[in-house]
Amino acid sequence: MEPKDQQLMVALRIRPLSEAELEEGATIIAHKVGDQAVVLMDPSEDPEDTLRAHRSRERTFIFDRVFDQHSTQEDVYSTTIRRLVEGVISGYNATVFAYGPSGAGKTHTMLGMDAEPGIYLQTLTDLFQAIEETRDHMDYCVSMSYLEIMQLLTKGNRQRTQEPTATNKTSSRSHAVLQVTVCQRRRSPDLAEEVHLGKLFMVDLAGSERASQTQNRGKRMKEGAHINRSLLALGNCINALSEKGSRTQYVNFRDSKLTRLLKDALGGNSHTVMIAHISPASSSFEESRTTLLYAYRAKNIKTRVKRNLLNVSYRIAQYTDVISDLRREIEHLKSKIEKGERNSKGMFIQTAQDLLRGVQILKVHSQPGPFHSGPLTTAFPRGTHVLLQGNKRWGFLRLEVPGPPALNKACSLTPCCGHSWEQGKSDLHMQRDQSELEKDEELAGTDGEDVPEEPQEVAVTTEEVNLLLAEHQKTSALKAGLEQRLALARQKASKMETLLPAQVTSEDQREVLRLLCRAHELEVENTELRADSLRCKTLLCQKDLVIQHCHQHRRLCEQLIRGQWQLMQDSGVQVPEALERQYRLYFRELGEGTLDRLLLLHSRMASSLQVSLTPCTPVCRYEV
Ligand SMILES: Nc1ncnc2c1ncn2[C@@H]1O[C@H](COP(=O)(O)OP(=O)(O)OP(=O)(O)O)[C@@H](O)[C@H]1O
Repeated sequence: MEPKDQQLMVALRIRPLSEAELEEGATIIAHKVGDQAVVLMDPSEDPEDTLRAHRSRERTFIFDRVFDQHSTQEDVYSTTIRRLVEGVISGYNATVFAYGPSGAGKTHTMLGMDAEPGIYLQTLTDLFQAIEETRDHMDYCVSMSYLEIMQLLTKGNRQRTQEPTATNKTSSRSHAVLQVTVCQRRRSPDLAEEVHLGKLFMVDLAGSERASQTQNRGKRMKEGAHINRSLLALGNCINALSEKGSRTQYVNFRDSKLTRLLKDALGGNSHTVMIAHISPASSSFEESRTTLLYAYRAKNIKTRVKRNLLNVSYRIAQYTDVISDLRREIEHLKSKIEKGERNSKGMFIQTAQDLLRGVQILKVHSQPGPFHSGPLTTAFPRGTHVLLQGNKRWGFLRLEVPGPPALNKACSLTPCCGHSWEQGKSDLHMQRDQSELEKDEELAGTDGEDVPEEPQEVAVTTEEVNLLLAEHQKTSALKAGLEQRLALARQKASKMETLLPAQVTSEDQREVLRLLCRAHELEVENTELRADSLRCKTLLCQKDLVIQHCHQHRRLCEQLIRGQWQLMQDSGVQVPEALERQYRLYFRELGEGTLDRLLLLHSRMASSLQVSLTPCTPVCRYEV
């Protein structure tokens, strides 16, 4: 949107004659003529003195609007500021400043009184009303600040500094600035929506005064000098700006805090209204004349008004916020999942998988074969529950070894994990042939199977399995939620991809976007690397568990083989030569400990690999 040249609006307000002025016999020398003109008469002129008539200092000034003692606060507000309020909420800057000598009525116009509120209150009332009226389809954010400028820019005081001077009992010893910022956003899910940022400055300048007239001494006099200095700087700026061709001319806004603050209002992007104030009294002729001259010059000042539109850059800032929020959430969820995996999922899945694998291995190894053809019951009593010690959570395997009549039958290993203890027991009963059971009982001389009490470990493991199942469910729900969010984010991203090229117009914006994209690409790469490393770590853990399991199984087989060998030796069984050779070879290898060494080597390598695979936090973060 192209900026438009705007003429500064200059209004003049003439206050009523004060009691003090009446008392000292002052006469009215400022007369309003029509809506726009004022005639200032020179009180030192003698109307009878025709010789000096050509040197008359009486002068007529034309302004955009002139108010006199009959004008109300409402008149002043409605003809100067009201029209700017709409602009402020839709993204235009506006400034109103009250200018004039001390006691001319600036604070009365800006602040007013309870019964007659001034511009501050009337503007804010209209502003909030306008906001209220468009609230259905717009979102607003309004902020306000109030500050005082003395010789230094100081913090806004609750109570503006006021001290009596000879010209005004409640003279303002500082410039007071009320700044209102309105951020307007159309309420719509459209990505291309616009955000408007309008600023309104309302400035009540301190009065200009002459030291001789005010009889100020000490601190008051110093204040007066500072005030006058900043007003002088303001006057210089007004002069420079009002000169023809001033656009190319240097305007020194840096001379005072006041001019720095009013820079936009005078030479930049703002609808500006200056309300000059004078007293109508003959005793204030000089101040009134100077004020009118400055105000008249200010009429030539032009500003270039442009709507403050924040679209792409604002959007980018918003997306950056959203991205950082999402990042934080992803980190949080990741750590939750990691914790969950450690506590539940990983354990549960590994427990289940390893158990199943373990059971398969054990089943394969416990098939009928030459090693089972002996009286095994002496070595392994029936119903032995083998707890796989490598990891308690692997659960129990029940060694179901038939009694002596079934010597040439297979011994079987039955997994009990995943069932309740009772369920495991009944499964066992069902698996066994009824007649065999009877024979077993007969031969063992017992009344029935000696059902063991549920061991502590079984109860704990069952409890843990239940917990793991619950955790697994939770993790699945979390995963589903994340997947949903990912799908939504993908949709948003593709929308953005189509909209951004049209919105990004400048090279700077393109560069910011390029950097943002690069940062995210790197982040994705980083996440992938971390995921890979986690996968490898999990694989290593699984391998370790399998090895541990095999280790357990090897120990079991070792015991079996030793038991069988011992049995054969004790009972004088003739061992075939080939088998005896195998036995010897086996015992020799056992003695040399080759397998143990290999296992040790593997576990060392695995643990050093795990250290190097441990995912660390990203080395660098890319903030744009
Ligand atoms: N339009 C007006 N109608 C009635 N009284 C007014 C009007 N303007 C000013 N006055 C009165 O004149 C006195 C001085 O006004 P005010 O304090 O507003 O002047 P000022 O320009 O702000 O002075 P300073 O620069 O010293 O602060 C106050 O008592 C105020 O009530």
